[in-house]
Amino acid sequence: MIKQTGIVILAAGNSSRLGLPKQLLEFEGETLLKRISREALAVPDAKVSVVIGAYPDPINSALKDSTVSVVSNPHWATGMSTSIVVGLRDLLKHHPHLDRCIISLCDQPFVDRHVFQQLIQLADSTDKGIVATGFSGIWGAPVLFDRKYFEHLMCLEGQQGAKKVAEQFSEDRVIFSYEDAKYDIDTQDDYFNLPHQFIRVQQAKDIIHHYLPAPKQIRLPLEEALGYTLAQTVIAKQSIPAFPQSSMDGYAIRYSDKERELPVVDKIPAGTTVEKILTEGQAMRIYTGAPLPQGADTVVMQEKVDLSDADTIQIRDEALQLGDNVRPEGSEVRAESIAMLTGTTLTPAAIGYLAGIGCRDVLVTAPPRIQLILTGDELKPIGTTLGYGEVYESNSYQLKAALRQQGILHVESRHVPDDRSQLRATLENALDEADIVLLVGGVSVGDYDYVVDVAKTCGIKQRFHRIRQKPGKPLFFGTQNEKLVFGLPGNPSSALTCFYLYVAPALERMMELPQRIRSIKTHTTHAYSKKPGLTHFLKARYDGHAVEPLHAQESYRLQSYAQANCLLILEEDSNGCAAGDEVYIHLLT
Ligand SMILES: Nc1nc2c(c(=O)[nH]1)N[C@H]1C(S)=C(S)[C@@H](COP(=O)(O)OP(=O)(O)OC[C@H]3O[C@@H](n4cnc5c(N)ncnc54)[C@H](O)[C@@H]3O)O[C@H]1N2
Ligand code: MOO
Repeated sequence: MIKQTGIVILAAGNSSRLGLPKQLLEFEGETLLKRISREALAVPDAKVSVVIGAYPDPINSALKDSTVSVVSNPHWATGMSTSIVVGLRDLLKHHPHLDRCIISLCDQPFVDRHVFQQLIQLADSTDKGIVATGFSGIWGAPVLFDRKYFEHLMCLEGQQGAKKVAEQFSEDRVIFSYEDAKYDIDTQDDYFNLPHQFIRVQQAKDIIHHYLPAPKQIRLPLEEALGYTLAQTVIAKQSIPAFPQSSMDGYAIRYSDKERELPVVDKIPAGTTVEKILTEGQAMRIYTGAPLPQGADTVVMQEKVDLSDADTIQIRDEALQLGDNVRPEGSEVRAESIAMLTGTTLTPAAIGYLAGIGCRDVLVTAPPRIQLILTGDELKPIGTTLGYGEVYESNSYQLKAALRQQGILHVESRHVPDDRSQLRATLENALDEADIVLLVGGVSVGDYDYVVDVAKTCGIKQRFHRIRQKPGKPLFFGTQNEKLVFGLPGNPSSALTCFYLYVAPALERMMELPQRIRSIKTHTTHAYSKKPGLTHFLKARYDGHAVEPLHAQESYRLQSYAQANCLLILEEDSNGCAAGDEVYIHLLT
């Protein structure tokens, strides 16, 4: 006779260490709770009860389309035992002849229907009354209990869990070994540490953000600092101008002498090193940038004077004010004061200003060192003649150009054929030398797509692989300590779009740069239809009023990308857009 199995899913806790309901965390496109409920229901003939407690409203609504029995435990805060009792009682109320019951949590994303089935099979084949799940020498949930232990489970109290009963009857216990049960989520780190698969666009962005290393600093000569972010506050060593300075070609005078005829007693060119003294009733010829003589307080432009043969001047400047045409000492910046704040983007003007105050080099946020690894037997360098089945290696050109736009000028790139050992050697070497490795091609599912496997054998931890998007679905992201590894899909449009969406923002954060790609709302000129399931990023052209999706959206084509100035976003759940619809775009220029 087929035994009847119940599954109690414990989802009543308040996730105190996480700070938000873990039941509602998303994993691979759905909440953990919905996922485990769906998996439990997929076990043939299983009866499923979900025990909820904290956050009842959002959790109830997350389960609204599910056929599980949802039961509330008002005493959830007293401890897990109360939820086990509530869940088991609920199952027995509806199915009094239940033969066994699996107690499961909702925060083990790799526990699925197969795990439940394995527990059931092991119970049947061993005739043991308790089957727990084990990994790395420890064991825990989910745990299957034969009916004879229901009474013991019903007697649990306070913080006691089902493990207490499983420990007590160890002679009747067997372990189903399943390494991936070790992934459970108590903290944010646990969540981001999961090797995610096929996730939403925003989740991919969040995961990358989580793993970004803190910005580093580097001292650069001013000539090389363009575009970087200042990582120090610059204090002026001296006042600029360092002396009162004429801003015009003309005559230095005392303002109180402006009505008098004044003899021109000396000449002060810019660059003079001799300090001159002007006494009352005198003028001195002076040039733009020259130091004002001591005693002078005003410069009158040469166009505003009558010069006599005897080298005297008469001023014809009704509007002349005290101090006119004089740049006071320290008027640009005073010695010991702040000349520029940390965080300033070094534009040409900023660099000119810093040079003007005598700054030779600056501490800036360091650009990460990047290596590009292009994979594929079919790739040939431009400049050669293509043989049958060959294509020009073009991704390195567009990616280096895009990196240059982000202020990364020096990028090493290497081409490796589709060969595991060569790829491994190249990747290991790149990880030694670079902060970010961009692998291109070979991230999909073909027999020669080694990138993801090889990355893992190099000790790179997968953070995600595959995103619900088009193009760029197979994007891989992993980390090794502080190093970031992106596996960009080989199709040229996909590689570039993934760069814009994920790599560029990561670089901007690491370099503390403002975001270059802006998002705005506009209207589309044409309809575009799609199936729900993937976010689409269309090559498009925005004219300041509306956006037009372009032809040639296929990811192997760049022809229309070359005309595009934005990506039009069609959300995951949408069926596309109609002409005139409001849409969001990412402006690329
Ligand atoms: N059975 C499936 N096949 C594919 C899937 C899938 O889900 N199931 N996904 C498709 C998608 S989407 C993409 S995108 C590509 C990504 O493939 P890979 O990253 O493995 O890239 P490759 O196969 O190596 O190359 C794809 C394409 O791009 C050309 N390529 C590669 N590198 C360069 C380069 N440096 N310069 C110019 N062109 C390059 C390559 O010759 C191929 O034509 O997988 C789909 N397949
Ligand atoms: O994601 Mo692939 O990039 O659609 O061709």
